[in-house]
Amino acid sequence: MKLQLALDLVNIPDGITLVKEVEPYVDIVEIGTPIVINEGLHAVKAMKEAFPHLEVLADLKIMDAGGYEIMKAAEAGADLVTVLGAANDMTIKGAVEEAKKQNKKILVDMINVADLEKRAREVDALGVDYICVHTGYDQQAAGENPFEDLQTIKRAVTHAKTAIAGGIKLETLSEVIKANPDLVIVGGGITGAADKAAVASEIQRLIKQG
Ligand SMILES: O=C([C@H](O)CO)[C@H](O)[C@H](O)COP(=O)(O)O
Repeated sequence: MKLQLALDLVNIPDGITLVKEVEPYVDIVEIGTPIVINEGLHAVKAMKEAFPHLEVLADLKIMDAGGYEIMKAAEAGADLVTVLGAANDMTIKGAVEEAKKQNKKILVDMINVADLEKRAREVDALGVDYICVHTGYDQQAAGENPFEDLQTIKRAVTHAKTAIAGGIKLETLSEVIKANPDLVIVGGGITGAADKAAVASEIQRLIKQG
C-alpha cells in the first residue's frame, strides 16, 4: 500500500516547502487540479525537479483528448496522470496507449460515476493502472465519504490497482486500511495538520503495518 500526498491549495514554492517536511513518508506527490489551473504544468516540472526520487502525479482529470494531454503531462515530468472514469472509452484508450509509449501510468478517477461497479469493470478492461474512488470536495461538504465505494470497486476490479481519495484523515484511516487499497491519497488530512511530518509519519506507519 502506497501513500500519495495531494497538494491542492498551495503555490509552487509553498508546495515544495511542504513536501520537504514530509518527504520521507510519502511515495507519490500529487499536483492537484487547483494547482494545475493556477500554475499550469510548470508545477509538475518544478516538483519533479525538486524531488526526482519521488513519483509525481498530475491530477489533470482528463475528460477528452486523452493521448495529447498525457503527452503534455509526460513532457512536464509526470509519472502518473489522472483521467476521469466518466470519460468516453476512446479517451481512456488514447490515454492508456500514450502512457504506455511514454512509460507512464494512468489513474482513473471515478468521481461522480453513477454505476460504479459496472464502470469499474469496463475501465479495468481498458488496461489502466489504477482505479480510484473519490469523494470530491463538494460531496465531502455534504457529508459523503468514499469508504463503501472502495469495497464496491474491490469486488469489480481484477487487473488494475485500487486507490481511494476524498477527505481521508488519520482518524478515519483504519477503515480505509481494512479494505486494503493499493494506494491511499491524503490531501487536507496532512496539509492541514499543525505537525505535518508527525501526521504523515503516523499515516505511513499504519499503512505499512496494514
Ligand atoms: O482531487 C482532489 C480534489 O478533487 C481537488 O482537486 C483532491 O486532491 C483529493 O480529494 C484529495 O484531497 P483531500 O480530499 O483533501 O484528502
